Amino acid sequence: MRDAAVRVGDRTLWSGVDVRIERGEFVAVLGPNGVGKSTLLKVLLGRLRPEPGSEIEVLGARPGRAGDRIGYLPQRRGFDPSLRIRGTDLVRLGLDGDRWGTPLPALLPLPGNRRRARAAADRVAEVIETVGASGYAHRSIGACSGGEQQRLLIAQALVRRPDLLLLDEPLDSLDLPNQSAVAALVGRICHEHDVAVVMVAHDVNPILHHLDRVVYLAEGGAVSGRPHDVITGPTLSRLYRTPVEVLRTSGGRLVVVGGPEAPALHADRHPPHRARPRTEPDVPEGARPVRHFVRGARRARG
Ligand SMILES: Nc1ncnc2c1ncn2[C@@H]1O[C@H](COP(=O)(O)OP(=O)(O)OP(=O)(O)O)[C@@H](O)[C@H]1O
Repeated sequence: MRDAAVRVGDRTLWSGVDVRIERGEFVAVLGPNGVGKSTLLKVLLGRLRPEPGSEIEVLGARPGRAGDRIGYLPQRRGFDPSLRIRGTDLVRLGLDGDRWGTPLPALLPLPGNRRRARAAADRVAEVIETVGASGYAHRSIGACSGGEQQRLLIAQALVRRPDLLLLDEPLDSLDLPNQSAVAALVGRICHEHDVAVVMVAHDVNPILHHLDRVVYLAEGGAVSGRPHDVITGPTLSRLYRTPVEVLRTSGGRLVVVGGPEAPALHADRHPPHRARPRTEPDVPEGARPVRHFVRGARRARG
């Protein structure tokens, strides 16, 4: 993306986004609620047109042209516990879920059909193994835990061997051990399988050690680079035009203190604001995830 900008309605969400993501790189998109992180993924998918003058190329073509070469995990609300679809079926939908029904010729016991069906089943089993979900993929998805569901959804996004994986808050609503485990899984997929990953996140800490680059979005602007160059008080203060302090705990976690309000009331997908966890920095390390923009330095001092 070069000098990319996007508007929704009469509001410029972000502009001046410059970022180049190489094969096998893990990039996080960060920023306060409603700043346009999910929108950035939609622009990469070609579902939303950027502002004129934005230069955006995805896997060597205009956004929207890469098809199966992109795996996308949208932000989600969870599955109904009574949903009677198995984990394996959910992953299989990633292969052929866009083709409704079973074409008649595929039902005929022809050697080509049997070969294709076996290859599909093998690929589904392989990707389930990759995400470490073999132990529970036969269960109904509604009966799986949040972390198990997330692994199966990542498997679904991976099943067509994409070159680029777009993940919208895959760690949200997971407990800390599951956040770390899913973050490590995504890091491994990215670096070992050479897949570029763009992950929208609220808390950089679970993914910090796996990241190559971050993109911080602000109303009207953006900054990108290596995490330790970007997540600094001076850089974020400049971006948000308000004093921002970055504290580092003895365990290496980052706490961003201060920062802007969410650009606008943004209740299209999220529950009311107080339902979203906001952790105070004085909570013991490991007790709850630390979110960006903990408001007020006084709270940081406990
Ligand atoms: N189709 C649309 N029409 C009008 N406004 C929209 C549309 N889609 C998104 N928006 C608005 O654009 C803003 C950015 O939304 P987006 O979902 O990208 O934010 P986000 O940074 O991912 O937020 P969060 O962290 O809360 O998930 C929000 O204010 C949202 O309400």
